[in-house]
Amino acid sequence: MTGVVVGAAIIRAGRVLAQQRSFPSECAGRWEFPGGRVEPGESERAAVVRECHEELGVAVSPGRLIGGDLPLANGMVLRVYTASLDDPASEPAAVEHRAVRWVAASELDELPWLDADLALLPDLRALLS
Ligand SMILES: Nc1nc2c([nH]c(=O)n2[C@H]2C[C@H](O)[C@@H](COP(=O)(O)OP(=O)(O)OP(=O)(O)O)O2)c(=O)[nH]1
Repeated sequence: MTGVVVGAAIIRAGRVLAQQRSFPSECAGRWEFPGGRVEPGESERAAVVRECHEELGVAVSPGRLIGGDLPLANGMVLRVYTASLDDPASEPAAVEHRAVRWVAASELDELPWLDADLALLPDLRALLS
């Protein structure tokens, strides 16, 4: 499978938003960044905005790419962008996921992330500190 999956590292007040997957069974309970596949003809940043609206019900503005290209087991590439809430008072909701959580730098290592996301943690820790 080829293509790009984008993720959004939404940062607010020194914490990043993580969400807990509820499916498929081998991913259930693991944590990831909101996001999904980039659709044909869609820019990566537009996909970040669309996925955050669909999955969390919030409007975000994407920032810069962190961590580079992360290979996924299915042959796709994961690219994670920083993002900020357009309205800092809006609260992301777990529309499709089991839970969402704001994570501080010191808590990053506590979560069972999806494998590909582990490579992002050093960059994220630096961003949040
Ligand atoms: N969204 C997201 N997907 C990730 C992350 N890390 C990681 O390995 N993935 C993988 C899991 C999936 O194989 C793939 C994207 O899955 P998805 O379920 O979020 O994407 P999607 O909504 O567009 O998928 P689909 O329903 O169209 O099949 O990327 C991450 O941090 N965020």
